[in-house]
Amino acid sequence: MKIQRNKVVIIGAGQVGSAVLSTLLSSGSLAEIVIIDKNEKKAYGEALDGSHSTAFAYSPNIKVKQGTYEDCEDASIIVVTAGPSAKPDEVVDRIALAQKNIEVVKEVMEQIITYTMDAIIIMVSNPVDILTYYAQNYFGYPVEKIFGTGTTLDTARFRRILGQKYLVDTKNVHGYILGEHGKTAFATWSSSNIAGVPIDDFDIIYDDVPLDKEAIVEEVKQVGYEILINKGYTNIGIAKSVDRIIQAILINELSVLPLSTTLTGEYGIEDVALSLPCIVTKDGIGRRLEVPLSVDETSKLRASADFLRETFKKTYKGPEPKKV
Ligand SMILES: NC(=O)C1=CN([C@@H]2O[C@H](COP(=O)(O)OP(=O)(O)OC[C@H]3O[C@@H](n4cnc5c(N)ncnc54)[C@H](O)[C@@H]3O)[C@@H](O)[C@H]2O)C=CC1
Ligand SMILES: CC(=O)C(=O)O
Repeated sequence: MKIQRNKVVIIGAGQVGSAVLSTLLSSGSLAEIVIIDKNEKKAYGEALDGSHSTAFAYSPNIKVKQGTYEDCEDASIIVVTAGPSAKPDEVVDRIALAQKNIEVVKEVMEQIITYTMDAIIIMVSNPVDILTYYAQNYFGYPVEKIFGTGTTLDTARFRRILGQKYLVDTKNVHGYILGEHGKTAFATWSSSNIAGVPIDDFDIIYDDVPLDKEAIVEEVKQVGYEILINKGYTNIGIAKSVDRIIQAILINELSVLPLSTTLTGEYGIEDVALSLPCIVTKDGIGRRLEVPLSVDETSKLRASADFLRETFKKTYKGPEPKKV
């Protein structure tokens, strides 16, 4: 069946799936959104609730429904948000979800490949780099068509924190958090800038004390847990991140976003998925950009890669990858 360029299937109708649905409903560029969950009642309720937004101004008349995996057959994009999140009373690293969510992704990917090898799959579930690596390498799916949201959310948080510090629009703050969406993530301080002015020069302009860079990166890493402790889950920021990625795909925007994908020799790293700035095209991930990194940043990227590779090896006990 022919892909419908503007049909999105969301798998997982929990807090994240629900927020992604809500955000996409007001984005204006989709014709159909389908939501699937092993809890069918929940998916049905979310779809029904979401469908009522179409009555209001600025909400396009999108078809919204609870669906089945058969809906993947003509989907252009599939967003995977299935599987548990960390809970506030057991605030643990995302990595602790690996074993359980590898099982979830196995079930989800086996269903998806029954119906399509064409849709672009955006992995959101955590630990997103581990699950992206698994989905990209173990199911024979075209690798460029699967990627994880990676550090898109962390980068948004980083830019926001810096924008707040200097009282400038977040959109004028440029820089990335790269590597793992997790504890080993790092900032690309050496190339970060505000409106083209290197970050360190911005301190001089503001006649300010130099930035406590370590504290800022620590805040970026901890803020997800702070949200979790306070509201029980995180969903708004990630939903906006997914929406941003989907818009970039739909209009072949060639935007550069820090997405998680399996490296094939960039910076001498391979066989592990983590975030690098990637050009997003209508077909998925285009070029991975080997942006200049300082010696310290390169060693942090390698540490992130080693950690993720080891974690996957320790966690995954199934059969070998399916080669395409
Ligand atoms: N990558 C990122 O930056 C972020 C990732 N996340 C991750 O997103 C995932 C979802 O988080 P929440 O929505 O808060 O969790 P949630 O617990 O609210 O929802 C998970 C949903 O997945 C469904 N589900 C479980 N197994 C399934 C299966 N095999 N097939 C279909 N549906 C299944 C459940 O019924 C539930 O409705 C978590 O892994 C969380 O850590 C959350 C925020 C940011
Ligand atoms: C839950 C999660 O991964 C985040 O909000 O960063």
